[in-house]
Order: sequence, then structure tokens, then C-alpha cells
Amino acid sequence: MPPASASSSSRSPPISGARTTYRLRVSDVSKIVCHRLQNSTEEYLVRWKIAGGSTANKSTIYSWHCVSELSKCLHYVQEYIEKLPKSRPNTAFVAIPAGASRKRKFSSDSQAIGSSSSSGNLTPRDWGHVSREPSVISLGSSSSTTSEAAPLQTPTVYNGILQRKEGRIVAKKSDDPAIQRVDARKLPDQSMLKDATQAPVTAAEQAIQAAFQAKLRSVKNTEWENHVDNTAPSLNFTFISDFVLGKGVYRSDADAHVGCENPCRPNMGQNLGCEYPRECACLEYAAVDKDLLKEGDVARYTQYIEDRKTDGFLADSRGLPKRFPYRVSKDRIVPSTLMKFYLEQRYPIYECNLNCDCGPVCKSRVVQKGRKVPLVIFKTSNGRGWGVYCKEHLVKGEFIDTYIGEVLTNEETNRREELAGKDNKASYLYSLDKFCGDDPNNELTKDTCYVVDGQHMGGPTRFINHSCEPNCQQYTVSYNKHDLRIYDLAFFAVQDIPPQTELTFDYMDQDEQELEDVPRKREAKAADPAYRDKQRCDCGARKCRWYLWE
Ligand SMILES: C[S@@+](CC[C@H](N)C(=O)[O-])C[C@H]1O[C@@H](n2cnc3c(N)ncnc32)[C@H](O)[C@@H]1O
Repeated sequence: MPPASASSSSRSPPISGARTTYRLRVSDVSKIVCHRLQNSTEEYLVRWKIAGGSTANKSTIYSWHCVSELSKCLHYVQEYIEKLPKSRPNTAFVAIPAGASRKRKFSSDSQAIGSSSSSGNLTPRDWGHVSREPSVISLGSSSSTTSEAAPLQTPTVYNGILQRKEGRIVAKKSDDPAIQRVDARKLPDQSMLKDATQAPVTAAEQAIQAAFQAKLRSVKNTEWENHVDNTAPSLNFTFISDFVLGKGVYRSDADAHVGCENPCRPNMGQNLGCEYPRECACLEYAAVDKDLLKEGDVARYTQYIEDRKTDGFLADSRGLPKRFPYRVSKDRIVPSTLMKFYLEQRYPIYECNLNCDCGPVCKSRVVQKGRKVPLVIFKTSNGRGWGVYCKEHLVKGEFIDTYIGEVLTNEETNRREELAGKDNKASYLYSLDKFCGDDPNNELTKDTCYVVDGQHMGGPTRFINHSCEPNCQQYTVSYNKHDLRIYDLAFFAVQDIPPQTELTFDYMDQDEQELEDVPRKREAKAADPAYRDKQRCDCGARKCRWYLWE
């Protein structure tokens, strides 16, 4: 089939009129490079991704599109808007307080761009630079945005033509000289950039908010709100309900987990339930309760203490009295809570699993039943991006939710970290390193353990911010005592938390520090040049360490 051209009589009819019927395919878009207000409609300049093409390819095509045509590609629009200068005209919704400023999210991309601007914000000059790749070959004459020869009224297309295809818009390169030709290196040109500084992004922001709301519908008991600006959380994020295993990551099937049998009974009862943990086989490695030791246990306990030195958390405690992890209430209104010992000692928690005889009413099943509390993802007002609060009162020891995401090998994690740049390091990465050093084969180390990446896939807990004095903590919960590599990262409240209080945890999981030490350490850090480029912590706690990853 000959390439369609604007002057060919056999070409598809030009796109005009009812544009909203047609949408671009996600895979077609390379990026959004500018925007404008055209006949009272917001339009975005799309740089097309042409199959097999590179930035040096002559077939580079740009075209202007209204928001509805970009409904499948809004994450590109969102990325573009987030890089715009902070204060722009006509962008606020009526619902947003006047003067609310747009905060840019922390990303490696923003770092690279921001570095050319002394204020840290994009100036129109920087902004033009974003899309001016020198590798794009000049296509000759640099025409203006309108051309007599160009038959397409709307959207305006440069260096190619657009066609309708099964409800989509697709771009075709064209060698027809009548097609609007521009020097692709000069898009967006200075006049486009100037227009963009005056054009609102309101329609796009509303569409992005609606798209995020639609995504959130799949997540039960979760809302989002923003009283600070017009942004929504990244659309480049997928809500999932369980770990997604990356390449090279293996996990035993739930069917293959070793469960507890005799004497744990489905109907439980006196001394038969898993909460009488001397017997329950799931608690083979659980913490021993010294206070319940009987005379006959002494020799066994001495051996256990010896084993702990070499086997760590895998010391065999069979036959010894254990610490049951949960205080399970009969009354459903009072939530189950984690016992003080586990809250303080961070000892791994073992829950029963699918293959246990005890059945679903077993008291050793809390985290696996999932979140019960309503969470809200909200925009923080001091530049920490999105945060999370619970709508209801949480009691000390109450389970909140788990941290989920893609489970990655160490190699893949390193690759992503390098790609993201050092400043984005560890933002959403959670190492599954609780059992490092306990593996009898010595294969599980900090360098070989799996890592959970919540950046592109995860649950609401991925939005929880850091505090140096946190109100939540993460605990290891295992359903398969023999799998040292994959377990749940479960957040519990470590204090009573009133409704609508931001939930936080310590990203560096540090022990509580003495208040007197804090100012001294902070001053030493402030004087240390190594700290100059480190990301500052804005948790506002009295014991704030001043740096996020310290
Ligand atoms: C796991 S994410 C938390 C969710 C994040 N706020 C968002 O909007 O996606 C971690 C990032 O949040 C920001 N952040 C979290 N806690 C912070 C704090 N105490 N001070 C400053 N920034 C913080 C940092 O940009 C950090 O890299």
C-alpha cells in the first residue's frame, strides 16, 4: 500500500470536526512537548513514537491534540504538566484555594532539568530545552504552524499526516512536500513556548484526576483527596492486590506450604488451637516465651539459646512454649492487636496457611485477611508529595496494611536504581532482608535477597511518608516458615493514632534515638560536605535527623 499522503486522493479523510471520537494509542506517543489554547480548547503537542524510528529519523511527527483524544495517554500529559513552571495563569480549579502552588514531585528527570535553572524551577528557556533533541534531523524549511498546503485543519500536524483507524488516530510519515514541514529540532518553537506560558492546563488536570479516581475504584476502602493543588497521583502507577513477581524471582505455591496438623484442630477449643503455641507446627521458629518454661524445658531451652547464636531466627523452638503474636478479640468491634513483645522486638510473625488443619477461624490469621481500615491518599502541604491517613482511630498494635509491589532480583534492582539516578535511589524499594544471615546454605545475603519495588505497582501504603518519629512500623509476617525470601511487609500502628493523622514509618528503620543526641548529630551533618546533596527530611519531628536516607 502506498504511503498515505495529504495530497493523495486515496488517502483517509483528514481529521476534523468531531475530534473527540478518536484517541491516540498509548504506544504511539513518545512525549508531550508543549500546549496551547486553540479556539478555547486546550491542546497538547504530541511527539509521535514511530515504529523502528529514532530521534534522528526523518519521520518524526508532531501533532496537536485535545485532551479527549489523549484519554489513553494522560500519563504523558501528566509528566509534561509536572515539569511546567510552578506559577502559571488560569490553572486553578474554583475548588482549590487561591494562591495554592503546584509542587513538583521528586524524580531524576526533574533533577536533570532543574539543574539548568538556578531557582530549581523550570524557566521557559529550560522548558524549551526539554524537547529540543539535537539528534533530530532537520527536515528543511522551518514552516510556521499554519500552512496553506496543509489540508488538516485540526489537529495541526507537522512532518506527517494522521489517519483514522478503528476508533484510533494513527500517524503516517509522508514524503509529500505539501505536508507541513518543520525543523523537528525546533519544536516547540519560541512562539509555541510563549503561548504555552499563557495557556491553562485545567482540562488536562481534570481528566487526570478523573483517570486516577477510576484507577482507585479497584481498591477497596481507599479514597484520595487534594486540598493543596490540582494534581493527582501518578497515572503511571497500577494498583495491585498481591506481589507481582519479576523475572528470575521464584516463590513456592501456596498449595505447597507446610501447614500445621495434629493437634491444631479446626474447631479449636481448650489447648487445641494455634494460640496454645507449644504445639502448633507453624510456630516452629517462633519466639519462645521464657515465662512459660517448665522445669522439664530447661535443657531444651539451653540448646535453643545456643542454636540462636548460629541459626538466628531459624533456631528450632519445637516443643518449647511460644509467644503468640496476636491479642485476638472476640468482639469484632475491638480490633486484633500485635502483642507487646512482637511490637517491641520485631521478631518475625508466623501465621497459619492454606494447608493448616486449623481453618479460617484460627487466631493466627490476621495479616492474611487483609486491610480492614479505610485509608485516604492525600496531598501533603509541605512538599512531601502524597501521604496516607486513616479515617478511623487506630489502636496501638493494630494491623493496617501490607507493602506490595514488584518483587525484583538484586540485579534488576541495581539496574533500576542506576536508571533512576542516585537521587531517586531507594524511594520505593523495600528489601526482603529479614532472614539474611539465617540461611543454612549462606546463600541469602543483603546482596542476593529480593527487593519489593512499589514505584510503578503497589497498594496505598506505597504513598506512606517517612518520619524520624513514626507512628507505624513494618513487621515481617510469614505464612511459609521455609521460605526465607518472600514474606509480607506488614504495617502496624505503634501508638494509638487519632483519625486523619498522617501515617508514617521510619524509612531507615532506626532504633529510637536519644533526644539530646539529635541536635549534635544534625550539626555535624550540616558541616559535612558529603551531606550537601542529600535529600532533606521534612517530617517535622522533634528528633528529625534532617536527611531522609540517613
Ligand atoms: C515511598 S515515597 C512516599 C510517597 C511520596 N510522597 C509520593 O508522593 O509518591 C518516598 C518519597 O516521598 C518523599 N518523602 C517521604 N517522606 C518525606 C519526608 N519526611 N521529607 C521529605 N520528603 C519525603 C520523598 O520524595 C521520598 O523519596
